[in-house]
Amino acid sequence: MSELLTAAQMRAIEQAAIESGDVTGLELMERAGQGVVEAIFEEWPEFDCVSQDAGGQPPDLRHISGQMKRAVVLCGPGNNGGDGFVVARLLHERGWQVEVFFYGDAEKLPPDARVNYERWSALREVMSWGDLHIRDAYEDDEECQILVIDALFGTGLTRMMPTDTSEMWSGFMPSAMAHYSQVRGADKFVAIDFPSGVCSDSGKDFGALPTHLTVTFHSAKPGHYLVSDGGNYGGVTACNKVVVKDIGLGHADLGDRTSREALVALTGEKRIGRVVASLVESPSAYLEKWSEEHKFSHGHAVILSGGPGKTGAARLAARGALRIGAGLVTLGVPPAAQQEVACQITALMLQRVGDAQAFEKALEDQRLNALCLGPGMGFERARELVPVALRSRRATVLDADALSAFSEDPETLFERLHEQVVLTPHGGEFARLFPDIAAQLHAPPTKGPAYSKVDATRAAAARAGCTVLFKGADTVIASAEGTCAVHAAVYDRAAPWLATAGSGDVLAGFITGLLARGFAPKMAAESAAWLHVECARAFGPGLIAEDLPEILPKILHKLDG
Ligand SMILES: NC(=O)C1=CN([C@@H]2O[C@H](COP(=O)(O)OP(=O)(O)OC[C@H]3O[C@@H](n4cnc5c(N)ncnc54)[C@H](O)[C@@H]3O)[C@@H](O)[C@H]2O)[C@@H](O)CC1
Ligand SMILES: Nc1ncnc2c1ncn2[C@@H]1O[C@H](COP(=O)(O)OP(=O)(O)O)[C@@H](O)[C@H]1O
Ligand SMILES: [K+]
Repeated sequence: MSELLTAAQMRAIEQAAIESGDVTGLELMERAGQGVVEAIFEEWPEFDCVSQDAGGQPPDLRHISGQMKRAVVLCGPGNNGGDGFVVARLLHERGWQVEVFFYGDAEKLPPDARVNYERWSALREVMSWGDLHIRDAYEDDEECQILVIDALFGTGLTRMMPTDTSEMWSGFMPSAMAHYSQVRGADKFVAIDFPSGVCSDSGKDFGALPTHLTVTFHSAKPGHYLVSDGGNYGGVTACNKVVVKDIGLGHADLGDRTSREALVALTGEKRIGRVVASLVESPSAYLEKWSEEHKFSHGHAVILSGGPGKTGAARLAARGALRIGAGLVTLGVPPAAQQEVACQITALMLQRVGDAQAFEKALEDQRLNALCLGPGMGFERARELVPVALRSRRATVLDADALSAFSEDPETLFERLHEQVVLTPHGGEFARLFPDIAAQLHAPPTKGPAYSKVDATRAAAARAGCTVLFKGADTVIASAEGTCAVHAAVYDRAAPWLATAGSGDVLAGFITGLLARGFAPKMAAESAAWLHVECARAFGPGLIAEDLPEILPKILHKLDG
């Protein structure tokens, strides 16, 4: 799993590496700059005059030949600006015509950034921010594409981007920004570490300058994978594409340790700060391990349905649980809906579960090892049956109505929850169960690092005492102990057509099926989220929820190798 490091953690790792004597800050900055230049040429090989196209022919240099290779580097007052000075120098050494505009006070630059400022000053002039309009000189040359490097602010952004109300920027910023957006269509924008104005820990929009390509170092940060819900741009929308470049900081040997332990070992307890989150990747390793260990016990899942006319959601979940490999799946239906469900199912089993008593009786069968309550269930039935499910201490998914039924008094739910439970709220359900946490999450940010969806999901999981999967294009999964993972259906894994009625029911079924197969709750939630998106991507646009379970075998076969 790749770790998503907060700004504080990244600084801690950098400091630890420098203190160990393995590397200097200046070397790290140089590697960061090299990484950016490499990423630019990988993204746009035509910018690299020494590269050849596949047929051995020189690339088309109409727009970028000779003296027309031009870059504008916008450098800020911290080490992000320092990286920018390195990029400027490296491009200059490759024959590019480079202009550097500096926002800040050279006397106050951090030491390594200052060295690179001086190095650039020895080559070319450092222009002040107010001179940014100098770019107008190129305006008559429409053939010219300019590469704009945003090195204003990176992980050190602590407040809203200066606006025209700010005394300091009032003279420069409006014209600079207007200009910036005018040329955007033609030019290529590259952000160093983050598009300036994106909060690295939360992805929140602090007045972001969106970009074409974002190049970050060592490890991605949560803000690269979270979707900001306020402002114009933030997180994923501003970054557009994220490339991670190794700068030789080494990777923590995770071994059997949690990533938190590994980070503590690397940097010391005090420096860790906020949570370590990881990025959910393919669950093939878990699935393989599982098939070795659980060959003979595939489990028996029970999905509770709603009444007549309300059974579709539970049937979708049940189909998902079955396809993901639960040995047996039973739909627990109220007697009045029995006929309706019986007409619709084949591989699934059916059991009458009319009330709490009937449910208790059914649960006397110890082979029933995973439960799912919520999809289409109705509030009244949820309020009656959820306590029974929780008393049984079975691995249980609570979704949809099983969450909203408790919005009046969430405490009555929380006091019954235990560590074998997974809650799967979407944004609305989350806000009903955790109104104060949701309010903190959605409050317009004033200073960085801002409260993030990672923070909110962890706080919810800690309060609930169980695993919480908070849905969205950026799904965050946290356990009660505080471990956390982000599963983002973004960039090359985008699947917007997954936002279709009933797809959440299938996800609940996938998680339940994996719980029946013996997966631990957080692992079940992570693997199910990954497979869910993979199914949507394999099907493509036009997807309806019914398609998700049906295409799953294809994905599982692929994982099998
Ligand atoms: N931590 C690491 O391991 C590495 C960091 N590097 C670079 O260093 C960057 C972080 O450097 P810094 O910590 O110096 O932070 P930044 O360079 O991102 O910004 C900090 C500076 O900006 C000012 N500032 C913050 N928000 C502002 C706002 N809204 N308006 C005006 N001024 C504002 C701060 O007062 C401070 O002077 C990274 O993003 C990355 O580009 C790289 O050199 C490679 C290694
Ligand atoms: N833009 C998006 N990209 C990818 N997945 C998304 C997006 N929006 C929502 N989803 C996913 O779609 C599912 C919708 O679930 P939910 O909101 O419960 O809907 P329903 O109740 O109709 O099933 C969730 O798994 C969520 O993570
Ligand atoms: K930047």
